Amino acid sequence: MLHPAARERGYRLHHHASIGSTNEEALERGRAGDPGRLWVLADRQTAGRGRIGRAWDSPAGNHHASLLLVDPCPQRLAPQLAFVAGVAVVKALVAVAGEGMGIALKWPNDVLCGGAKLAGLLVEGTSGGRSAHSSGFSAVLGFGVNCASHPTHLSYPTTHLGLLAGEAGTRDALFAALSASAIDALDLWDRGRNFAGIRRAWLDHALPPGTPLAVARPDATHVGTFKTVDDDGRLILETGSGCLTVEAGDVFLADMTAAS
Ligand SMILES: O=C(O)CCCC[C@@H]1SC[C@@H]2NC(=O)N[C@@H]21
Repeated sequence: MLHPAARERGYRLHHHASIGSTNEEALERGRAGDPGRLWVLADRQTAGRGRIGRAWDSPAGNHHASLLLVDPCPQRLAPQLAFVAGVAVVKALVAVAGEGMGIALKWPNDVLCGGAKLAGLLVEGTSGGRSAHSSGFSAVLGFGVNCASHPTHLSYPTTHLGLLAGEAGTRDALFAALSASAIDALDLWDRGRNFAGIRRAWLDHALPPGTPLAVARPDATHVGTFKTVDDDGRLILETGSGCLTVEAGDVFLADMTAAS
């Protein structure tokens, strides 16, 4: 199910019927000295995790996969991998669903379609895997995509790929496209030497500037409109009282009722 381009580049696939979390399994493999370029794919996850300790619904038919990269860049550049993952998944989604469907990235780690969440990304790292292949730093790019169904119990809108792409919108089609687009995104990024290029590609597929957003921070919720992402990957929110630079936070469409 790996795209032939991925096999040619030495990527491998471990496919599980059921697993706790593909991110956890990939991190474990990294710590155990796996050389990387390893995809862990699961039909379902029993402990799928999202950002900020949230659970990620992981039923059969949806896409749950993680890519282990050993020594992908200097460790201080690792946060840029969220943008690499975003570009990879949005390109795969567009390849499957077609252009003009309104699939768009929302900072930091979501893919929306028509304001509803279609996919979520979780990038994690470990520095415990010193081996012949690595200085010890590994990163895991986790991709959760609603393909066959979407959860309906969440406090924000959700959707799934099948509603956009019909029968073509399967987990297998998405994974094959993603295993190729991830290589393209990593090549473009060039181990962090070309964050400018990946930032441009990310912005090309982002929500349009002017989209109303709300940012939940410990002090307050800030409402404004999306302006851009700066050269360091921070969100720039235009508010009534000037631009707000956001390094981390829960961001949601301002007319949504809760964060995603
Ligand atoms: O939106 C989010 O909060 C991120 C969700 C990330 C879910 C994916 S599914 C594959 C990988 N394994 C996990 O346990 N999580 C990520």
